[in-house]
Amino acid sequence: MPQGAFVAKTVIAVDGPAGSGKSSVSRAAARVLGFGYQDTGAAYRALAWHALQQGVDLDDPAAVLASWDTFDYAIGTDPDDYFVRVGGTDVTDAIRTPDVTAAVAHIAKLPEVRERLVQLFRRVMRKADARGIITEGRDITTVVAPDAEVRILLTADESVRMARRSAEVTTQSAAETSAALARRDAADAKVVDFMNAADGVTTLDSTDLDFDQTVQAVVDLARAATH
Ligand SMILES: Nc1ncnc2c1ncn2[C@@H]1O[C@H](COP(=O)(O)OP(=O)(O)OP(=O)(O)O)[C@@H](O)[C@H]1O
Ligand SMILES: Nc1ccn([C@@H]2O[C@H](COP(=O)(O)O)[C@@H](O)[C@H]2O)c(=O)n1
Repeated sequence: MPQGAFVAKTVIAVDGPAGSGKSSVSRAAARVLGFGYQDTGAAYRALAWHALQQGVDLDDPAAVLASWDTFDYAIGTDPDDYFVRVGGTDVTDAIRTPDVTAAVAHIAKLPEVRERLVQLFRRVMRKADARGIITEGRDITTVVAPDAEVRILLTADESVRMARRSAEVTTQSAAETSAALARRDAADAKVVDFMNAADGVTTLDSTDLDFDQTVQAVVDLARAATH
């Protein structure tokens, strides 16, 4: 192949509500496929973390937008080397705390923030080394990558998602974790529709699937579209 020849990258877009398995399933499927993996929620979380660190009033859109100027964000797209950094600080774990999780909706509802992050996500997709990339979030199938070869809405019954999330959170009661999940979905749903599959998007309901079966279903959809 001539040096510098352009090779189209396969893009798999995955959306879904909180706790539906987007990140864990997408990352595992990327490993199987030899693809990169992009967690877009990490960027919203990282910007919320950054704004909180700077003492920004999250109810002040102008102040949140101003914090973008010092938002030096980096994410690992190798599913075996996942990291999230802001200004060189590793925030991979810090962005998962309940405080950041509760703050992120204030950031995600701002159209100017979303426009900038959409551009950032597309840059990350273009630059990733692998021959394909799975990008997951809330608006990937509809806004970030509507032309993706494979578009999936990954979902599961709310009670199942609450139980799965509660099993991994140790700093809150199951009731608090479940209430936070429902609150976040309600806030996010005002901004983008991730509960109903857009035209051409395949719904994958994992309510009655275990983790490995769900990963396999994503891999099967990817292979069917690319072979
Ligand atoms: N099919 C499944 N069966 C059992 N557990 C699952 C399944 N899919 C995902 N999980 C588990 O559910 C939990 C939530 O998954 P994950 O964090 O990937 O969801 P998410 O959609 O990325 O959530 P969020 O949007 O809140 O970040 C994890 O503990 C994950 O291992
Ligand atoms: N494409 C996306 C991805 C995320 N968000 C917002 O970020 C929050 C955190 O996302 P997780 O996937 O890590 O849970 C999420 O609750 C949304 O507010 C988004 O708007 N669009």
